[in-house]
Amino acid sequence: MSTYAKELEIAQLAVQRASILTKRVFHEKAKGTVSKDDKSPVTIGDFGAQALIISALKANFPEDEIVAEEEAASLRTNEALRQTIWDLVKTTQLSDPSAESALGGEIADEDAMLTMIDHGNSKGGASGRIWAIDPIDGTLGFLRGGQYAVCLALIVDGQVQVGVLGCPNLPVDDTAPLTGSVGEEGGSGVLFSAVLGQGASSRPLTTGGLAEQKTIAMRPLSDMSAATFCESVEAGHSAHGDQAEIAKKLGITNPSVRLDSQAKYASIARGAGDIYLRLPVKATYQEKIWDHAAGDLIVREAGGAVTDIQGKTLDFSVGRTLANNKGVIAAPASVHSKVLAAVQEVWNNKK
Ligand SMILES: Nc1ncnc2c1ncn2[C@@H]1O[C@H](COP(=O)(O)OS(=O)(=O)O)[C@@H](OP(=O)(O)O)[C@H]1O
Ligand SMILES: [Mg+2]
Ligand SMILES: [Mg+2]
Ligand SMILES: [Mg+2]
Repeated sequence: MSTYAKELEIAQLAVQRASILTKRVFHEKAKGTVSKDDKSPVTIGDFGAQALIISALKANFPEDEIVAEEEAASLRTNEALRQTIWDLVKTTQLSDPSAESALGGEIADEDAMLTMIDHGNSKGGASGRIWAIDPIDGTLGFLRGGQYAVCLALIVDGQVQVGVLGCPNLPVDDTAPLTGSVGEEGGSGVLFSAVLGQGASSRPLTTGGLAEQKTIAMRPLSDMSAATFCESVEAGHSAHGDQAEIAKKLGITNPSVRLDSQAKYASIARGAGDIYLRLPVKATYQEKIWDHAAGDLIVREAGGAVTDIQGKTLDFSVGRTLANNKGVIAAPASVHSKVLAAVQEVWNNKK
């Protein structure tokens, strides 16, 4: 058995099951959106997906630590919201019984569900096995009917070893035109994964067991002017103006593709786009590890290089945030230094 085979299998099934829950929320239910302290939204889909993923991890790897985005405090005082989430969680299963049983069976009751959600409160750090979970990345995209991702990564002694991204609104076809919107061609979703040193792969998301996988790779980029770059939809999350300036410097003529979430990492990893730029808007913002861990590994294993705007690799060993990094540049390894040079020119001119 190859290294981390069990972790990869469980992580993919857990993300697949959580993705089903998020789709149900989108199609069947009011989203139950509440505002967090930082004014960002969280929905019943975020809470439910986090509970299901943590329950699968606790059943299989009880000793591991977990860093997850959401916490249950607001659910302890909001009975209606808690019950809606519980109704969803207890009725979301994989249709393949052996896949479902690999995830350890059902959560016992509402209280156990809250406890599961709060198991995601680890401080993170440089030693041991730590899972990073973003139950819905791109919650704004999810609410809009755009792209979002269910994200799970295993970090061991500060290094990302396993990364899985469920992108329920991406087309299965790698060559479909890359857009931020989910049009009629918008597919039934893709599950991406990577293990350090073992390459990256994708498979269609299903409602049961894992579908057949294929290897993915970044697109060879011989001519920078033909590159497509991705960026956040939200102008508050990354600096669109600076990014446009960088693209221009690089001779990129295609307009940027704006899509929410780590679907950006996944899209460039499978050659549907080429470069992902995330330049800071606020100097004080610290990126969260769950927003990057899985995507960073998937891109690197597909032939890419990922650094921050100073050229440092992303450091997942310093807690819940990437406190040692500012911004993100993800590009094919062969052109990364060229992209970094353009970023630094624009960035240094601003000072
Ligand atoms: N100020 C600021 N700067 C940078 N990043 C921020 C900021 N505020 C929030 N966030 C995080 O952005 C996550 C959404 O990812 P994206 O920026 O790729 O999505 S989007 O295109 O803007 O919707 C989003 O993840 P989710 O909360 O999981 O949706 C946030 O963790
Ligand atoms: Mg959020
Ligand atoms: Mg996120
Ligand atoms: Mg999130």
